[in-house]
Amino acid sequence: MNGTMKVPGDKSISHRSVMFGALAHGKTTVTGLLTGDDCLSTIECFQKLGVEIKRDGEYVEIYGKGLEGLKEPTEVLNVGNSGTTIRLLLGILANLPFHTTVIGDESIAKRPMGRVTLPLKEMGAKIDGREDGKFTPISIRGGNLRGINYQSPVASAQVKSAILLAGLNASGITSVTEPEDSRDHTERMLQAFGCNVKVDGLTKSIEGGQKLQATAIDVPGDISSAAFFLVAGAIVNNSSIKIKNVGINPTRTGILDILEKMDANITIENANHEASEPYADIAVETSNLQAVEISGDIIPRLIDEIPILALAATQAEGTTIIKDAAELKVKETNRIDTVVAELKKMGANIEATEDGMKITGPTKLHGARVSSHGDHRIGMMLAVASCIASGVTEIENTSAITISYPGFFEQLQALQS
Ligand SMILES: O=C(O)C1=C[C@@H](OP(=O)(O)O)[C@@H](O)[C@H](O)C1
Ligand SMILES: C=C(OP(=O)(O)O)C(=O)O
Repeated sequence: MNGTMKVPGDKSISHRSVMFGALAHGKTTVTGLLTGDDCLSTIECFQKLGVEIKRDGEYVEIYGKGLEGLKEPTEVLNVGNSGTTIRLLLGILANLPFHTTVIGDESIAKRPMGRVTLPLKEMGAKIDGREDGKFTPISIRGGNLRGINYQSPVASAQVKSAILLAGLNASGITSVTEPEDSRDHTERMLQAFGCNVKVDGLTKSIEGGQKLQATAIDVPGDISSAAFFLVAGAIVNNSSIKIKNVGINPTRTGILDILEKMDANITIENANHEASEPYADIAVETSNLQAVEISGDIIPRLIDEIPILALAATQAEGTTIIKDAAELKVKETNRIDTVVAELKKMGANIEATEDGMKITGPTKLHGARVSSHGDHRIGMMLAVASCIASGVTEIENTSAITISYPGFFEQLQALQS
């Protein structure tokens, strides 16, 4: 695989640019927005809340009228497949004194929402839903919140962000403490919109009553999307790939640290650390990978990259252990089960453990009929696996890939021609 490429905009930053633009006063512009289905769901939800949003491809204009500019929707809001949309949206709606019902797809219906609805109820939001508001459909009537100091049982940027966003209009100070640091895009972008977020180790706090001012956001490439090509470049013979303009926020670069530990030939060039969200070009060449242990506080820094790292581990010398990653069970699918089941079909030596997996390599993979299970990251991991497998691989339900990566197959093919 050879060539120079760009990956689509960062999903986490794209969601937040639309949401914060909707909460701000004035016209926010966004360049490089990810046009994946999840971010389109975010745009649609905020349009249904009365915000004027104009999109031309990856360029978006959002005409915000402040938090108070959001209107009670006449329809149910549908977040589709997007966990980030529903959890951050609930944090925002917790401030608004009107009724909203939020639903999503079959996968969202299985994902835990109690992790945000419980603290939001504690702040004073009225929330009901299936199993007492722990699962969708969820209805919420917000307003008159009071700040809390919340000790989150999980390292989750979605939980942290939902509470900080609810804190925007709560009385006093709202703080969240996590067991490990999660991605900090909310903290960074709230600063870019003129709000003050205090960072004190694992505790982040915000004072209520702050207003967001519209700004211009330039979204860097998504390192979680680049990850598929970084691993492809490392495991496919005679490869040399350069990916331009990839976000390298330190709360997201666990994949680079692990690939370096695995002896991957990776180089980082033209880094710009001055931007609110730092970015760089990343180059990779075919590598002789070594097994590693992936555990502890690096997990939140690479949680979405574990499926593709599991594939890398099948080609590494020795036994790779992934642990402390139980959060994988509550993503779009149970990603421990789906990764293990599908890679086994292709001949991998891989076992599920209670909070991760154990993979011994290197193994020659063979083509098989496999499935994404409707999970974009599983679909893309299997497509990369097919590039090193002997024979034909058939992947069911690849349409899920447009959740985070429209144009994925075209780019994969372009590197092979
Ligand atoms: O805040 C975000 O943008 C995200 C946070 C992570 O989820 P958790 O907060 O559940 O860890 C990540 O897995 C997801 O893809 C995006
Ligand atoms: C877990 C993911 O996203 P979300 O939680 O937003 O559905 C992901 O993109 O891998």
